[in-house]
Amino acid sequence: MSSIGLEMNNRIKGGSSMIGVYGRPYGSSSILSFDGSESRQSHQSLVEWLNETLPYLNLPWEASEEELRACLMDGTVFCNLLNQLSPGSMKMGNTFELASINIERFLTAMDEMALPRFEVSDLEQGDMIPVLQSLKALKASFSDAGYDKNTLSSMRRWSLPEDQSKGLDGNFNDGLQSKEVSEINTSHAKILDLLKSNTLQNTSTRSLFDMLDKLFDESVSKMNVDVSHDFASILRGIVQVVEQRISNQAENLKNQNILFRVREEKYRSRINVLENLASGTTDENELGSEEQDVLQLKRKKERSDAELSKLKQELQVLKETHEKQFLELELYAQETKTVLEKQLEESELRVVDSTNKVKELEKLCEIKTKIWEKKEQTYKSFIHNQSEALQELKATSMSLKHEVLKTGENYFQDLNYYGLKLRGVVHAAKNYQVVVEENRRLYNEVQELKGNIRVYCRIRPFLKGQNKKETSIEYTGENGELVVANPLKQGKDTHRFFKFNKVFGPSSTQEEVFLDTQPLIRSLLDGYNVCIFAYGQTGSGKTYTMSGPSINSEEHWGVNYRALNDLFHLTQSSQDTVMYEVGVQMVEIYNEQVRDLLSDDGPIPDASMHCVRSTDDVLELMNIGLMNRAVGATALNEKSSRSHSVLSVHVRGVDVKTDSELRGSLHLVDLAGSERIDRSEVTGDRLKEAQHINKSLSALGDVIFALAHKNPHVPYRNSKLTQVLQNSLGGQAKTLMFVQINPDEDSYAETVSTLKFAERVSGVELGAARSYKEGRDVRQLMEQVSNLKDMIAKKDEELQKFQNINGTKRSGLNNLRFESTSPRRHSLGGASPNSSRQRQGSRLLGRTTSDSADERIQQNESRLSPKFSETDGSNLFSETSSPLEMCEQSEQNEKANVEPSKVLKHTLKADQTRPSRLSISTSSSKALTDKWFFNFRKTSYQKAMKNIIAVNLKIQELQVVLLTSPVHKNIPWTVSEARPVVRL
Ligand SMILES: Nc1ncnc2c1ncn2[C@@H]1O[C@H](COP(=O)(O)OP(=O)(O)OP(=O)(O)O)[C@@H](O)[C@H]1O
Repeated sequence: MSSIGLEMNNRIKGGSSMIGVYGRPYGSSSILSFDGSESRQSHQSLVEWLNETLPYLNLPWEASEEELRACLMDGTVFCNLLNQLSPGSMKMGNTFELASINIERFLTAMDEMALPRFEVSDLEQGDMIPVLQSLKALKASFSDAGYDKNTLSSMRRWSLPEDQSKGLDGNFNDGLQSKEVSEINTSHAKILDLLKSNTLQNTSTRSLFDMLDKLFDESVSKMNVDVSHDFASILRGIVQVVEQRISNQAENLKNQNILFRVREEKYRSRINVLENLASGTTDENELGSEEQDVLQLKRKKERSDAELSKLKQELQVLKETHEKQFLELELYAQETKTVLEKQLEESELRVVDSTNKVKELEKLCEIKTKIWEKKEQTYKSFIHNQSEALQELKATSMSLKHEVLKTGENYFQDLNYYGLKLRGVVHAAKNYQVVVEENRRLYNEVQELKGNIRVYCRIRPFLKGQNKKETSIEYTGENGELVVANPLKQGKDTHRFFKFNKVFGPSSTQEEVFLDTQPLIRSLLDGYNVCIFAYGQTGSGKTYTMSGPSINSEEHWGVNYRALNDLFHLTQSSQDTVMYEVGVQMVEIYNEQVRDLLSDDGPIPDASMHCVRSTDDVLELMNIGLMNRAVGATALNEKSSRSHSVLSVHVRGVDVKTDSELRGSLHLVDLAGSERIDRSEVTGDRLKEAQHINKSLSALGDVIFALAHKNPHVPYRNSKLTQVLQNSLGGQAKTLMFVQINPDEDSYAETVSTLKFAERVSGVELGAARSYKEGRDVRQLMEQVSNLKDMIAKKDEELQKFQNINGTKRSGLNNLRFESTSPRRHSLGGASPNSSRQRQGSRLLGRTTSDSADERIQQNESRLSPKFSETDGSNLFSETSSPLEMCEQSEQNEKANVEPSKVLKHTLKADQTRPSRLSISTSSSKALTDKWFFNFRKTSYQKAMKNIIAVNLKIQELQVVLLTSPVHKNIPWTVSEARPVVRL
């Protein structure tokens, strides 16, 4: 039992002397509180009014405050009172409704009627004065007709506000607005505030439980530590409130019980009093006089009895009602207690749960806190390290900044320095190209000094109408590399690599080819001998390269025309300084016979020389030459030329100022096809042609082989071709070979053998080329030598004649005459064979029987005194006189029967098998004069011998002079080789 309950018991036991809750005497408090009779009257009238309005209350007139409190405590009296005053104005709940709900309803009604109200707490434990005043005000308002009952009843029934009515339906009245509940749901803090402000005391138990439920739900869903703490506090507060309420109700019930018992006793004592009175009244009637009174008393008694029985009945009803209510309340209290206990248990379990969870959460929190602390430590140390690193970085950055500044300064200085240097480099770069050119020139010079035969390879394109487009050419490089592949073989040995000075692909033009050849040709004007020949199988493009497919189209001109054209341009542009004369010879070697293509003679020992002054002259000559060229048809090439053709260009230049002279010759050779005989499928004459061609080409190979190995003996004389080219191959000439290639895969074998030959040629070193330049002094000396040689020859002749006269004694002199056996073919300008023969002043070949030494001599002689014929009769390269003068002089001599000794031999020794074209006539001498003649000759001979010795001495002196002269490098060979001519 709570302390309040104990106190109540004590008060009841103490009767009217009970002490109030706040120390006031319980019973007398009403008396004290009512001042004077007026207040007592009003108190009594209030009690009377209550009794009248609600007769079942049956309150004693002088009912104390506590009695009234006990009567009014459950609130039903208030509601019944209002219902009685204004029937149906109050909704009545069932008996088990809480007193507070009824009281609240009443108070609400009071508020609406603007009557003074009291607090529930006043009724429960506090001062009763506000309660009594409220009742008095109500009484006054109704008794004074302050309120119209109907009006009042027509007003809304006094019920609690809407949301509280809901609570009423559920037998509970919420002390808080639902809005507040929702707020509570969302804010624990607010609930705590409510707890603190005791607002929860006025909240219904159901609402409290609802709140609890929601809080549980929330706490379960959130599981927040802070929420759990709040939740626990709220739970505790609510449990306390509920406990307190239960105990209050229990106390109230007990108090009501006590009140009921007290009332019962009171009624009993009244009944006893009345019974006593009734018995007293009977005695008095027996006494006689007072019968009337007795009767009255009896009536009174009867009335009293009736009243008593009625009271008893009422009492009984009340008692039963109270007992019933008590039982119901007890039952309700029991049930509520059970429910509350259950809820309490659940709540406790939840609290335990929550506590556990809170503990878990706390643990978790601790762990997390530790982890966070650890992390914090880590971060702190990290930040510390970072800040240290930052400091270091700052320091490094500063030093770097300094370094950068320093480097910048250095860089600037370097930049200036390099700028200065760069100027030099720029200057050098400007000169770089010049240097590169110079290098190239020097390289070429080295090559020239070495005297290598240059080899240019040219690949013919596939011709129109050629079906097979499979090529054996695998690769051509910029620097003269060439790879050919055997189409019939597979594997690594199928490819062959070659390297030449230059490779011209199938798409190369005539002009491109000539551009690389031009410098070589131009060196002709510097006094060099140059030889260019084209080698390759039939149909590989030799003629195309050398002559071109057509003379008419300048674009297709071959090397021949372009070379001569170029020479004319050059000679014309330099005619102010050097006077050039150009002579052309054109021969073919067919079946080992040399034919002059520009003369109508057949095979001849000497080719005619033709002076040319323009490209037109050249074209005209070449046309004739080409027409005269022997052309035969073979299975390989319908128009294949079966001869070697040689175009020789001789240049003589005389310096206008110094009078020095230079000479050069250019041989442009278009060889016959190099294919093997078996492939040519020829017989008879054609076979003979092929054999000759092959023989001459193999002789060419032998010469090259001998030159490559620097053999002492070079077999030039094995073929006419090698004899023709002797000057160009073995001498001090610049030589270039065009290797012509047919790309057709069927020609692979020929291609490889051609390339192999070319490879051998490219390895041949001929020695440094030498130019033929003569100063005026040298020329004069040379002329002197020539005159001396003539003189010696004259003496020799005279001596010979003299000896012959002595030996044969009047035997006749042999007549020597060169005769031409060649059939006439195409002729030049309608010149007669005779005149042609007469003009023939020089011999290119015709040394078939001479030995090697003689050959050298003749060759040197030929160099020293070339004798060319002329077509137009103009002056050409005669040392003593022009060929025309020579021929004319010879004819005159013949006509005038000039002494044979006076006839100059202008031609070199002719082939002895051939008849001489020059005849020498003799005259018979008389015997008488023979002796004189002999003596004269003897004397002359002795004189001549002396002269010869003197000449020889003179020659030796000249040689010394020449050798010590600055131009000796250009001429020693000529002079020294000329020595053997003088035969002692
Ligand atoms: N570079 C080229 N471009 C175009 N056509 C070419 C070329 N070379 C050669 N030809 C053509 O190939 C054919 C054979 O050429 P060419 O007569 O010059 O060969 P070849 O070697 O002189 O033969 P042969 O040994 O019989 O004299 C000709 O029709 C020629 O026009």
